[in-house]
Amino acid sequence: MKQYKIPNATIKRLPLYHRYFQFLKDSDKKKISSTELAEAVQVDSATIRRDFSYFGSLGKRGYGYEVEPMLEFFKKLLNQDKTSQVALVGVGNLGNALLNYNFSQTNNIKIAVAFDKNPQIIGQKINDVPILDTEKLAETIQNQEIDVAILTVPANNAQKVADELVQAGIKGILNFSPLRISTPPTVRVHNVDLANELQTLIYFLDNYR
Ligand SMILES: NC(=O)c1ccc[n+]([C@@H]2O[C@H](COP(=O)([O-])OP(=O)(O)OC[C@H]3O[C@@H](n4cnc5c(N)ncnc54)[C@H](O)[C@@H]3O)[C@@H](O)[C@H]2O)c1
Repeated sequence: MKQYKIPNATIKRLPLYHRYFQFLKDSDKKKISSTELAEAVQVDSATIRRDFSYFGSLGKRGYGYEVEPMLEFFKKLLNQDKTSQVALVGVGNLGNALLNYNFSQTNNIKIAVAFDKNPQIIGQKINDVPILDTEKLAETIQNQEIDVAILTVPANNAQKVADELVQAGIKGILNFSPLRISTPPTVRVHNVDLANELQTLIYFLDNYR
C-alpha cells in the first residue's frame, strides 16, 4: 500500500471511520448502507467512497459495508493492536486535564509518563501516570522507547523543551503551546489551538449560513 499517495484529509478521517465501525460492532450491527454511514459520520458518501478507494475496493456498490471486515481493516490500518506510549511535558491546568482523560476511549494510545519541573508535583501520580523531573526526560524516553510527546508547557519554555524532546529521540510532538516550535524535518509537529478552531467555527457561522 502506497501510504504517501493518500491525501492528509483522508488520513485525518480514518480514526473517525474506525471509531464508527467499532460503535456498530459494539451495537451488534452487521451491515451499514453507504447513506447511513455518510449521515452518521457527517461526511458525504462520494468523499467516503473516494477515501475508501485509496485502500482498494472496500464494500460493494449498492450493497453497503459489512461491519466486521471494515472494523478489522481499520484496526490494522491504524495499528490498533499496538499501544503507542506517549509522554506529556508540563503538568499544569491543561496537562492535568489530558492526564485525567488519558484517551480512555481509544485503546491504543496511552500517556505512559509525564514530566514537570515543579518540585511540588514531581513524584506524584495523576490517573496512575507518574510525574517525573524533566531532568529525567531523555533517559526515560529512550528507555521506554517513546516516540510521541504532548507539549503543554508555557510558550516561553516550549522551544527549550521541544529541543530536549528532539534530542531524546522523539519523532512527533503534539504542541498545545501557542509558540510555533522549530524542529528538524524528521520530527513531525501538530499544533492544537482551540482559539483558532473557535475562530474558524465562528467565521463559518458568520459567512456560510
Ligand atoms: N492549544 C490550546 O488550545 C491551549 C489551551 C489552553 C492552554 N494552552 C497552552 O498550553 C500550555 C499550558 O497551559 P496551562 O494553562 O496548563 O499552563 P500552566 O501554567 O497551568 O502549566 C504549565 C506547566 O508547565 C510546567 N513547566 C514549565 N516549564 C517547564 C519545563 N521547562 N519543563 C517541564 N515542565 C515545565 C510548569 O511547572 C507547569 O506545571 C500553555 O502554553 C498554554 O498557552 C493551549
